[in-house]
Amino acid sequence: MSDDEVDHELVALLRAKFGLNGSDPSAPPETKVLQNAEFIVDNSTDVALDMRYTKLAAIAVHEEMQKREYSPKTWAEHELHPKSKDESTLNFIFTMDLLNFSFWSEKSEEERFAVEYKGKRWTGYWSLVAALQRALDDEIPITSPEFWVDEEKCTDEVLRNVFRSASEEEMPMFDQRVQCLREAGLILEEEFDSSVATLIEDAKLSAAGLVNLLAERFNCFRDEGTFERKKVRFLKRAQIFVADVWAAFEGEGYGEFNDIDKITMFADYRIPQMLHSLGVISYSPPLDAHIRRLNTLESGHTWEMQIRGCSIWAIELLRREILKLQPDARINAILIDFFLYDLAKEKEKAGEEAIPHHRTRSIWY
Ligand SMILES: Nc1nc2c(c(CN[C@H]3C=C[C@H](O)[C@@H]3O)cn2[C@@H]2O[C@H](COP(=O)(O)O)[C@@H](O)[C@H]2O)c(=O)[nH]1
Repeated sequence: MSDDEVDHELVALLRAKFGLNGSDPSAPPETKVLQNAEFIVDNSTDVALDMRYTKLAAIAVHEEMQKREYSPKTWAEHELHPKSKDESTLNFIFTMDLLNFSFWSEKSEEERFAVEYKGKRWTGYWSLVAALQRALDDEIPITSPEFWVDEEKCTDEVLRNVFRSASEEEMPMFDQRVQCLREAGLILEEEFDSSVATLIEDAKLSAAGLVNLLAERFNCFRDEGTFERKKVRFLKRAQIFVADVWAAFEGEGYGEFNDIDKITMFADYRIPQMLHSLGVISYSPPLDAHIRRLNTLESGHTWEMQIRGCSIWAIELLRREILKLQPDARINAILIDFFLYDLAKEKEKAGEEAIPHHRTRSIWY
């Protein structure tokens, strides 16, 4: 055996022994989300992708995104999103994406959890953004990591008040949200000088690296499942955090990443519903019936894995089809996803018929 072979043998042994993940440390970071999504698509029995509708949807989505001049700038145009390109906005986004999950309610529009802010009644994702803005207006430092770990100042009562509802229903999964804040505050304090900016710096301009860092260090960002006995990663809130920072800072400052196109669609409960309306994905009769009956879907259930994985891959196919239409289109999975979310909310507001979204209760999305 030559010296070189001995070295390889030795390195392989050392890696196996010390559990090194076998990846070459100099290789660029990968999240494996897209690769796992393709594996799910190839083994899905209850969710199918339709290429004809995907091609048609690509034309419609591309046209509408061009008409609206959809770009990272669109992010800050939303009434409630912070506009300043500074550390306070970075902290706002981190806080928001720590808690950006599971707003759906069994109650009616009138009775569901809602936040009153600036004379309007906000529900869903926007109820979270409104609650954070309202707290900041009330001089409560809700977006500061030191505050989350301060037992005296940041009591459960203070947090209940921050997320108080304008209806009878309190914020879904309130206790889990408090736990996310406390845990993240501790980890930021222990490892990142209580600074989100330090976390960003540690990722060294890599979006995928930042996603992996969040999944590695924070339990509440480690959004993974098992499908056909294989670990599959979705990392929805870790990815949407990176995407929100990239969009809010328009790819500069804290939002500068050299591999932002490695970020995939965010596997939530809204986009699959929109993809179904576009005919891009379809459900088997039992799954279709389950969803239309508004039955809950256990977190980790194979149907849930299939919906999430097929949706991620569907956006990738849409992206490829749009680039075939316009090779120089400044488009990525993030912007397609953001657009489809906003479109889904517009259609919901307009009362347009759509299959119900699936009902999984979890902190992952
Ligand atoms: N895939 C994807 N999921 C998204 C968003 C957003 C909002 N992003 C803003 C930032 C840029 C965009 O332009 C949006 O203005 C929230 N969600 C997820 O949806 C669910 C909330 O639904 P509902 O209860 O109906 O509000 C919940 O899981 C939440 O985490 C998105 O963009 N993509």
